[in-house]
Order: sequence, then structure tokens, then C-alpha cells
Amino acid sequence: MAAAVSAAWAKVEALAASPGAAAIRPLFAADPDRFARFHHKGGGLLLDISKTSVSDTVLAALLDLARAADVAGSRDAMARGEAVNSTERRAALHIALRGDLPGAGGEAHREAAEVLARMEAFTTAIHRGEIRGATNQRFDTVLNIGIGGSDLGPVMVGRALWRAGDPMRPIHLGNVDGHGWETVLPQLDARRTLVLVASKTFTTQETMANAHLVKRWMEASVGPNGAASHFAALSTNLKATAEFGIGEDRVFPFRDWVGGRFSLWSAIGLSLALSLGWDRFAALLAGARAMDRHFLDAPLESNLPVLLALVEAWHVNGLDLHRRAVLPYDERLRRLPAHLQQLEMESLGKGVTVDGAPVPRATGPVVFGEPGTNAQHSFMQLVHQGPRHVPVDFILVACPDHTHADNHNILLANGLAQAEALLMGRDADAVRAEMEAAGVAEAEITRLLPHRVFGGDRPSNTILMPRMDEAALGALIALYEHKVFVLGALWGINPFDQWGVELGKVMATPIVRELETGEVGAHDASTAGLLTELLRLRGG
Ligand SMILES: O=P(O)(O)OC[C@H]1O[C@H](O)[C@H](O)[C@@H](O)[C@@H]1O
Repeated sequence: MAAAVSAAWAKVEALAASPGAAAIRPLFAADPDRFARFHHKGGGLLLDISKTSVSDTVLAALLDLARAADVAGSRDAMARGEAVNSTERRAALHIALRGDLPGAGGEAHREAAEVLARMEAFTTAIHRGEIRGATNQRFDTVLNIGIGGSDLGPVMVGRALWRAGDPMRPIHLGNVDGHGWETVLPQLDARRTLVLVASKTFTTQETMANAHLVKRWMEASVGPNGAASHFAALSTNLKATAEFGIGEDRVFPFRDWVGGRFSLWSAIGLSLALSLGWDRFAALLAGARAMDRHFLDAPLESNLPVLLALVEAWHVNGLDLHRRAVLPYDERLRRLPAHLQQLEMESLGKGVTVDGAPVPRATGPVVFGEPGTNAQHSFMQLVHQGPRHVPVDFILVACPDHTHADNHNILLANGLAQAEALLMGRDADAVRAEMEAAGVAEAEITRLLPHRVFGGDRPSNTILMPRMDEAALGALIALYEHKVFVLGALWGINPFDQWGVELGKVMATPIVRELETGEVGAHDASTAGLLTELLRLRGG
């Protein structure tokens, strides 16, 4: 298989090295049906990859690569519950959180369904006021304490779907920076606040520091034993949750086969169920499930996650484009880029293959983004005219949930126009003609012409959502999750571990002590110098 994969990569790389490989406009000129042939639908979403330089020949080579790398076989192994997270010897069964699966995944789903049933009962009891705080007040606010995958998913979905009048107000505390807590604090009435400590490991330094801080505040506010009735835990580490003092009936577990960045569908989503209502959380899961079905069933050539991954492989490995911007044209999706940063960069930022050999080619690109149209007024200049191209994912929502049609038309028009401008550019003749028509003097035209030319042929994908509702958002997140998995298979890397996060964590521990005691230990000269200076600035 390794030889076949190498040969398939060689073919893709040879195509990318051929003259004009990055051109997109000629593909449209040659084929009036390009949109029809290069967009596909699945899980309620539409993906258009036509505005990329993926031609029929390139797509055929990329699909050959997917077959050689046995993407379909790896996918099915993941769904069966095999230990696809090889370094940690774990399955990756986030799909099982969203529905029943054949084989080993089926057992995992039954287990997940039991926890979901407990989450639903808890949610209902809180909403009905059957479970109340220490002072017998109903809970109206849910504070989720967590970081990384125990924060970004719930925050992103919460920002996307929560509306005034929904069952509970969601508040998130992620960063260990005390200013975060100081910002959150005035928004909280301890008597009405339910606190969720969300941590897969229940050992994450920042989360535990915040959890203890909030526990002290809660005990000071509602009484020394009050915390017990105000706290719940979302974790795989039942020993640590007990040690923290959270009773078993308030612990919502999940298993180690749920990766942190894939965990919003598990107990980690409890803040969503509480704030949005159970039915809407269930609809989110159902939306993801629709994308799962599509990913598992659709042929590779019309499979949205597979196509999105193949386009990325073409950009990264073929065309040397090691970054991608994500622009959701929906303000409610403003935290989607942050979620994708973790999902994609933590999963695909790997330098060795599953066998421990150095990867023979580049892996995950840098992902960044901002909602449109705001992005247009910040970094899009570089995307339009910078010498290095930046592929973009545009996400457009057909129907808004407001009545301001004019605004929505402007929003959508801008999204479409950005993608069209990146594709078509504007050549010197057009710029000259426009300036001449405006009566600009020849010398001025000559001076400004190079600055006003747009090269075009800059690639983008567009994803259309009918409406930004629970089902479509669930499908969108699952689309990116599966895309990450496919890229892992193509690159031969494990997308489910994150060893690279460890070293900094380990090294922080002694530095905390040094900051406490003022005694600087052995470090490189820069770190020692900065520590000394920090201590001096603090008057230590
Ligand atoms: O949920 P926790 O165990 O607290 O982990 C929170 C986060 O921290 C770690 O450093 C990992 O890099 C993330 O993948 C994880 O989501």
C-alpha cells in the first residue's frame, strides 16, 4: 500500500508542477458546466469546489490517491471502533455519540445514549425547577468552566444558536487569566448559577484553577456546603471529579474514545442542552448525524468531507499553500474559526507518520478567519493581492433569522463578490480602461496601474447553508471533522493525538513555583532574563 500511496502522491505532485496548474479561469472558460460538475450536496449542505484549480485530471489523480490511501477503509475502521488513534491505542467514536453504528460503534452508541438520557433528565429537571440551588432559587444561568475542546465547541455553538428568551443564559470561563473571571463575575448571581466543570481529564491546570476559584466564590455566596448543589462535572475522570467533591449523580461521563476537539456532542455539550433546550441540542446531533451518514455512504467522488480534504491536499502539497482562511458570512458563527483552529491545527499539526517516520510532505496548514464582511476590512487585502495565495472557505447562509432583508442581501452579495473577485481578478487593460474613462491622466495611470491590478486565479471553496439552524450547524461541524480525518489518512498521520501540547504544559509547572518564590531556576538565557524582569516589575 505504501508504494501505491507514494505513486499516487507523485502523480498529484507532478500535475501540480505542470505549467498553469494553479490557473482557475481557463477551467471555467473551457467548461460552462464547471459549477454543475464541481458542486455536491450532502447532509443538507452544498459544497462548491469549482473555484479552485482542481481540474478533471487533478480530481481523478486526487481520487486515486484517496483510494490508494484507503480512505474508505480507514473511515469504516473508525466507525467500527478500531483503535485509529494508534499512539494512544484508542478508538475515535465521536460518530457514535450521534447515532447507532454497526459493529463496535454500536456498543459505544448504547453507552453514549445512556449518558444522553441522564443529561436530558437533568436538563428537564433544571428547567422545571425540580432541581434548584442551595437557596431554593431556580437556575437561570449556566457557567461552563473548560478550555480547548471543553470550551471552544460549546462556545462556538452557543454563540451561534443562543437567543434571548432561551431556557438558560450560557456563560463560559476558559482562560486562566483572572481578568476573564473578573469580566464574568458581574454577570453572575451565585444563587441562580449552575456551574459545569468541563474537562475530559479533570487535570487541566487552567480549568482546575478556575474551578477552585469559582467553588470558593460559590461557597462564600450561598454557604459552605452550597457548592455541592451548584456544581456538575463533565469528564472521563470519575476519581478526580469525586475528589473535587462533585457527587456521582452530578457527573456526566464520556469515554476516552471521544477526542477533546470532537467532544461537543458528548457530555461536554451539557451547557448547550441547558441553555438552548434539549430538543435543539438533539437537533444539532441529528444534523451531524446526517453528515455522518453522507460521509459513510456517499461515493468518494461526491463525498463532501473527502472532496474538501482532497482540495486541501492539492493546495498544501501540490501548490505549496500552507494557510487557509475561513470566512463565515454570519455573525453568529464568529467563533467558528477558533473552533476550526483547534480541530484542524491540533489534529493535523504533526511531523511524523503513524509509524513514527518523519512525514515526507507538509501537513496541516495554518487556519485563521473572521466573519464576513468584517474580514474584508482587515486581512482580505493580503488574500487579494499578496504574492502568496491563501485559499478561502466562504460559508454563506441563504435565509437569515431576522427581517432585515437589505442587510442580508448586502452580506450575501459581499461573500459572493469576494469569491468572484479572487477568481476573476482584474487585469491591466480593465484597470486602464476604467481610469481612462474616469479622466485620469496618463502619468497617473502608469503610476497606479500595478497597484490596482488583481491577479485573480485565487482559490476558494464555498459552503452554502439553507439556514443557520441546529441541523445545518451540526452538519457543518461534522463536515470539517470528517475532512480532518480524511487528511489524516492521506498524510498517514494520527489526527487524534496532541503530544505537541504537552511540553509547554510540563515546563509551566516549575515556572509557577519560581514566580511564587521569586527564585529563578535554570533556564535558557532569554527565559531567565524575562522571568527576572517580570519579578522586578512586580516588585519581587
Ligand atoms: O478537557 P481537558 O482534559 O481539560 O482538556 C482541554 C484541552 O487541553 C489540552 O491541552 C488539549 O490540547 C486539548 O485537546 C484539550 O481539549
